[in-house]
Amino acid sequence: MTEAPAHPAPALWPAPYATGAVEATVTVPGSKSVTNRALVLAALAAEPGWLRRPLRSRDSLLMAEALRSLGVGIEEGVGPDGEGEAWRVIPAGLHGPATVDVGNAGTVMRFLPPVAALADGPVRFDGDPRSYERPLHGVIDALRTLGARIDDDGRGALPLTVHGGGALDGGSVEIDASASSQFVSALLLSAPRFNQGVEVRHVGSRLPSMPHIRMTVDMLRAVGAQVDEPETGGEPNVWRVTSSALLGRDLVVEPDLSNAQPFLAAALITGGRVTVRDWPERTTQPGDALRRIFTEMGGACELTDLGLTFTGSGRIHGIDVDLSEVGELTPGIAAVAALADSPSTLRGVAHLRLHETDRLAALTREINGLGGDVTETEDGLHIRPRTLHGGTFHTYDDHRMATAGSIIGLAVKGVDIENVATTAKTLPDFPAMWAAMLGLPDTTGADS
Ligand SMILES: O=C(O)C1=C[C@@H](OP(=O)(O)O)[C@@H](O)[C@H](O)C1
Ligand SMILES: C=C(OP(=O)(O)O)C(=O)O
Repeated sequence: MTEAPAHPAPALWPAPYATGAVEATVTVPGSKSVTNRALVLAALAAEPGWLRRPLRSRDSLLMAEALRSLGVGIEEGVGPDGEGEAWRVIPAGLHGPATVDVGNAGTVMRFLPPVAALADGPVRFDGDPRSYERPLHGVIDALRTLGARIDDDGRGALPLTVHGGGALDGGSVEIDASASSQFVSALLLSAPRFNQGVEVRHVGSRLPSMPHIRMTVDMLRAVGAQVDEPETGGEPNVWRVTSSALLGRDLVVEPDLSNAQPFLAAALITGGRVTVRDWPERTTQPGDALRRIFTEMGGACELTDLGLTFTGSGRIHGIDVDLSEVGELTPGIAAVAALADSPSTLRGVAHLRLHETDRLAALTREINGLGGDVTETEDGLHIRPRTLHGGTFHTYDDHRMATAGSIIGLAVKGVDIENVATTAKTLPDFPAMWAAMLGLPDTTGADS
């Protein structure tokens, strides 16, 4: 983990303290994971398509910009029925030379090298310093096996150049995706455009974030791809995608349920009531697991035509839970667990050490910095609640650290979030939304 930054301190954002039970209804912007898959699939389709209510955040704008640099048209517009903001995606021949800035977006750094292999010409990939440390070997090695030429520095990570040949053979490949489910998703998303499609066999000991692989499979099928996979009768750990043309669709992006987490947490820890509008009845998003997890931690939820209403009971219980399927929920759950009436054990998330930051180290350090008692285990965290005090909560350029610190700040006076602007990765309006939830003016930038 990088040390708490020594360079000039970015603005400190005083996390609002809740003086009473939070009562609010919130509209959460579109899902990062759905938006970035939809952009890739629409770019590879045989006809134009629409994305309605796309997420506009750093990760999705980087994805859109990268696809544009390869020749894809992505235009602002209103949806075909005249309702709501939308992106119109107009597929085109994919061309290099191009340069892709992945920022620190796992979806961009993993989903786009297979797309670049289909372009004619070199595509250079670069990004934030942290992107050099995040695992990419599963994608690089697999693409080489499938016929791509890639120049990298031998570490199995960024920066690299994919020398697209205008087409890719495809075929069978074995990968170890225990470091990231995104390796599997990346290969499947572009596979309909490979000459022979793909057969991906995962050979590692564990596979995190299965709902995100389900999301990939569902979205591929929705644009006409033929996919065989373990959960509908296929061989365990094997996915097959047939070579075929993809349809351009009109897709409405669901709200980001992982970004709904801090708002639901606000109801849980203040004994209040928060409704998240347009919560989907059925979804592959891992954030849907919050209904079960937060209910177990103290509270109740109800899904209505308006959305999901979560009501806190005024008590917060610790939890012993395997989060391997829903790893991106860990920071928010850890924050709630630090405020609970009994200890918690969060398991199955060793791979979080390679996320935006080493999330297990960062959560331990920052919660303990406020007086908490958190220890790292081999694959997670033990959290023993203590009375916490104010202080600076560092974010390590991790959007979910910023929202986790904000959750704690609701219950603990004097918590300052360092670089709350890092929430722009997936939720640019977070500080204003948080203030609005509490009925406060937006104080972002007050000391910036
Ligand atoms: O495919 C996706 O959209 C994602 C998959 C998961 O990645 P890992 O499997 O690397 O954890 C998740 O944590 C990330 O936020 C989004
Ligand atoms: C792990 C995450 O992001 P990424 O898509 O960059 O992997 C996340 O959003 O929690």
